[in-house]
Amino acid sequence: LALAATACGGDEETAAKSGSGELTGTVTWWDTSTVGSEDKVFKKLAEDFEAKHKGVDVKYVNVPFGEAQNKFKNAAGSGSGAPDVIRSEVAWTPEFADLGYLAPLDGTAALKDEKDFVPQAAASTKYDGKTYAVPQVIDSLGIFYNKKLFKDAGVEVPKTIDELKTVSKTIKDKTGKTGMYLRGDDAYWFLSFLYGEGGDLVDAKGKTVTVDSPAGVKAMEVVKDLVDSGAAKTDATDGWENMQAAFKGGDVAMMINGPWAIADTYAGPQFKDKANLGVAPVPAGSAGQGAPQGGHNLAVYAGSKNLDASYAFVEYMSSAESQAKITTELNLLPTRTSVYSQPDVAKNEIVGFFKPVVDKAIERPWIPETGSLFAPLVTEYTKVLTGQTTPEKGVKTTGDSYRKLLKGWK
Ligand SMILES: C[C@H]1O[C@H](O[C@H]2[C@H](O)[C@@H](O)[C@@H](O[C@H]3[C@H](O)[C@@H](O)[C@@H](O[C@H]4[C@H](O)[C@@H](O)[C@@H](O)O[C@@H]4CO)O[C@@H]3CO)O[C@@H]2CO)[C@H](O)[C@H](O)[C@@H]1N[C@H]1C[C@@H](CO)[C@H](O)[C@@H](O)[C@@H]1O
Repeated sequence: LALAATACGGDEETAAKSGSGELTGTVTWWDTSTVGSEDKVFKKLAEDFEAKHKGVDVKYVNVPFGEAQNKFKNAAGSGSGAPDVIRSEVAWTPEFADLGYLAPLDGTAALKDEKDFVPQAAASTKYDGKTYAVPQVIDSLGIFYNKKLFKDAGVEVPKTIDELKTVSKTIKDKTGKTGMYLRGDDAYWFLSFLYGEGGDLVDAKGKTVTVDSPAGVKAMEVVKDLVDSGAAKTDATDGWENMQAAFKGGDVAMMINGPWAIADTYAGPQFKDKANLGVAPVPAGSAGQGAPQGGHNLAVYAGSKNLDASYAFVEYMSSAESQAKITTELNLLPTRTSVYSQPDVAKNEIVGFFKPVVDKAIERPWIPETGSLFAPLVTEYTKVLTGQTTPEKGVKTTGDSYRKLLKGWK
């Protein structure tokens, strides 16, 4: 039958399911994972799917995280060139869904054991009462620290901003190294400081922009002071590369980062002995302690010509079996509750650290505009850190941009 389906000349894209129920055709998948560390594991999983479904050919395409959102919107919007499946960052998902670019998955083979998904992870896949993706990984931020440098300096991991400054000063005096690398070209790194001062970007319930509240000003003063005081170093561009190089090379004793950075960090000279890497909660500010929730979902393009194979693909890639492999090989966090009790996962030290962090991570409103809040913020964040604007002006300008974006919000 499978032969018949293809032999009758049905173009591969349309011969999604032959009579015997065998899946066939091509599934193009845009993966945004980090090349050189994460991508090979995800690619291998896609190949395992092909081995289970001989009639399906998965076309793996790695699209850089910084380009994929617009690339997908352009392709889906123009109706040509969009992939069948996209790795959709948590904030992209409500936006793509709102634009009509994603296939609703309710009642399809894509959704299996839905109750097994961690609630915070599942939340970003729901929009307007429908499910538009399956959660693949969930993450947050923590302090990564170099245990040897800390030992040489005789210091403990800082729990507060004040301790961060004291510890960094001691590290500098004792080892000559800068305490922390603080990423200055990605506003996601500003969020834990904003939460630490009791602030947030917006109050979605009250439809109020809050980034330019006194807490927002204070948080910008805190990050500016970390750099001006020499406790942290930063760059206006190439933050990922510079942060990883500085930490992996032992030029800084700490950085703030997430589970997606573990694989690349372990490849660094300072962490050949993985035991030299410590991970701890981000430091508390004057009003509390909090880290943001991030992560990625797998979504099916509404215009896919091979929906059946695409549904089966996203189900497989987010299955408990696949998630356990991703955790074991990359230390990424599962989005299925059942996977956390699997023996290998239960003893994974990185998961042991990040799971409690994720459980209390601050959720962002999963509205279409959520992803658009970072571009205006990062411009001002970088300018504050590099002394080109003041904390007050930085958050004010950001707030004004938000009020233009969020029609009718205060
Ligand atoms: C500016 C962007 O703001 C937001 O993004 C937030 C995001 O919402 C936050 O959650 C957070 O994401 C975490 C993420 O959760 C965390 O997992 C990790 O991801 C790892 C992967 O783990 C790793 O596998 C690998 O992939 O690499 C990933 C990245 O390392 O780290 C991420 C943080 O980096 O922070 C993002 C902000 O960066 C918007 O959503 C847009 O992305 C927007 N970019 C567009 C803006 C357009 C102009 O308007 C411009 O024209 C366009 O070209 C740009 O695309």
